[in-house]
Amino acid sequence: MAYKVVDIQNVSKIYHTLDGETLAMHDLSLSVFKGEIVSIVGPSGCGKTTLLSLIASLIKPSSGKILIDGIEIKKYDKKIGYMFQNDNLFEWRTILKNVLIGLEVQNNLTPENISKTENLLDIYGLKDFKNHYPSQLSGGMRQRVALIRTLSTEPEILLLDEPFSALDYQTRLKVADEVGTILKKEKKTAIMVTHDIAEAISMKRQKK
Ligand SMILES: Nc1ncnc2c1ncn2[C@@H]1O[C@H](COP(=O)(O)OP(=O)(O)OP(=O)(O)O)[C@@H](O)[C@H]1O
Repeated sequence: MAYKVVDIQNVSKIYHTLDGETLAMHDLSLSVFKGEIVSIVGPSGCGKTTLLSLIASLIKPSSGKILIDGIEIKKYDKKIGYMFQNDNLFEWRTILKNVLIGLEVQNNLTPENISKTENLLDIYGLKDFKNHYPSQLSGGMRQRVALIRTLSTEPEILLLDEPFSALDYQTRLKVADEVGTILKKEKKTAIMVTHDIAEAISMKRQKK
C-alpha cells in the first residue's frame, strides 16, 4: 500500500524582520505518497521556496508539523535532496567532480558510490563529458548534471525549486520532460515548485 513520505500538517510560517511580520504560509496541509511527483504552481512570492525550505528543515514552521516517513523532522536529513533554482555547478571542477561533490561532503566517496554515479552519467548521456567543465555544456546538460549530483547521494525525496528557470522556453519543457522521466526511472518521490504551468505538466508526463 502507498504510504505518505511527506506529511505536512497545518503548517504556517511567519517571517519576522525589523520591518514587521510576513505570513508566508497559512495552515497548509499536504501529503505526498511514495513515488509521486508533485508539482506546485504559484506566482512569485506565494511561498513556494518557503515550503521546500520547511520540508528540508532549513527553516522551522511557526506552527504545525512536518513528518518525513512518519517521523517529525527536526534537522536536515540525508533522505532529502534539494535542487535549487540555478544549477550551482562549480565552474572549476570537471563534470565528474561536480557530480561527486555530495558524496565528498558526506565523506562517502567509496569506489562503489563513484561507479554508481559514473553509471548515472552514462545512462543520462553525459559519459563523454565527464572530464569537461560546466562552461562547455549546454543549459539542458548542466541541469542534468545538477540532477545527477542530487541523485548521487541517493536521497529518497527530491525537492526541486524552479529547476529549469534559467533555460529558454523550449529547452525548459524538453528538460522538464527528461527530468520527470529520470525521476520515474529512479523511483524517486519529488516535489517541484514552479510558476510555470507548462513546465509542471511536462515534468509529470509519463514516458512509456
Ligand atoms: N527570509 C525571509 N525573511 C522575511 N520574509 C521572507 C523571507 N523569505 C521569504 N519571505 C517572504 O515570504 C513570502 C514568500 O516567499 P517565498 O520566497 O517562499 O516565495 P516564492 O513563491 O518562492 O517566490 P519566488 O517564486 O519569487 O521565488 C514573500 O512575501 C517573501 O517576501
